[in-house]
Amino acid sequence: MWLFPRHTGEGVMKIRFTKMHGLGNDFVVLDAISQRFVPNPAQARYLADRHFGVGCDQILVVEKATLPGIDFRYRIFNADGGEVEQCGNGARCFVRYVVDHGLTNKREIKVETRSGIIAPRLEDNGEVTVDMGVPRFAPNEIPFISDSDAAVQPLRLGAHDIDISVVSMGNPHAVQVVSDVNTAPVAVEGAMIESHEYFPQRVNAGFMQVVDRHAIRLRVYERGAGETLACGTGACAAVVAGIRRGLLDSPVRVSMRGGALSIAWNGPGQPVLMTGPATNVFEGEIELPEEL
Ligand SMILES: N[C@@H](CCC[C@H](N)C(=O)O)C(=O)O
Repeated sequence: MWLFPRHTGEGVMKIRFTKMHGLGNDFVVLDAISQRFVPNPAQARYLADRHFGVGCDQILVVEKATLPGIDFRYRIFNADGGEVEQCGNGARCFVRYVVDHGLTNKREIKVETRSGIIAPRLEDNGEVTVDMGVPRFAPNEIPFISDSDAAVQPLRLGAHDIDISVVSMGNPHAVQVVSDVNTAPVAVEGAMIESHEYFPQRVNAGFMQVVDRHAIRLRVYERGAGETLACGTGACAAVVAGIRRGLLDSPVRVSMRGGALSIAWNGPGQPVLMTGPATNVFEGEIELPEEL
C-alpha cells in the first residue's frame, strides 16, 4: 500500500520552501505572497512527513496582511495538517524569514495570526524578541471544561489525578510541575492530556521542572506534532503558570532539549516577552502531487 500517491510526472506541483528551526522545533516556511500556495491538510501532512516529504513539526505560511497598519499575516499548520492559532518558535523564524528574503526592511514587525496581532523584533545580535500578547486563563478561552480559572486544577488521567495549570497563549496549554523532566512520562501522559475530553480543541501538554526562581527545565508534548525539541508558546505558558503558582519570578530561563529561551512576564494583564534564536537550515523545492 502506498502511503502517498506515486509521482507519475503528471499533475505535479513544485513548491519552493525554506527549512528553518527555533531551538530544534523545525519548520517548512512557504512564501504564499510570491507563489500563491496555502497547503490543504493532506499537503501539509505530506510536507511535514519526515520520510516522504521535507519533515517538520509545523508549516509556516507567509501571506500579505489583511488589516491596515499590519505588515504580514502568517498561518501555522501542525504536522497532522491542522491549522492552529499561535507558535512562538515559529514567530521568531517568521521574522528572520521576511528580513532575510527581503520582504521587509523593518526590524520591528506587526503580524496577524489566527489568535490576534503579535509584535516580533529582530535584535542586533540576530535573536528575536516577540511580544506574545497577554495570557488568558478563563476556561472558555482555553477552551477547558471547568468552572474555575484557578492557577492549579485537578485533571483525572486514567486511574489518577494530576495537577495542571491551564493557560492560553493564543493556543491552549496544560502545564504540570514534575520533579525531573528526564523521567517525566511525556510520551504516554502527553498523548493522554493532548486529547483529554476536557479540552475540546485538544491541548499542548507541558512538563516543567523548577530549577530555581529564575530557571526551569521544560518538555512539551505538542498538540498535532508530538514531543518537540522546544516549544515557544509552551515556554511562555510554563513561566506564566509558575509565576501564578508562586514558584517563579520574571525573567525566567527556560531550558528545553533543543536549547534555551528567556521569558519575561510582569503579571496578569501584561504581555509575555520571549527572546531566542531563529535559524535557517536550507532552501529547497518539492514536488507535490496535485491529487493531494
Ligand atoms: N511549536 C510551537 C507551537 C505550535 C502549535 C501547537 N502545536 C498547537 O497546536 O497549539 C511553539 O513554538 O509555540
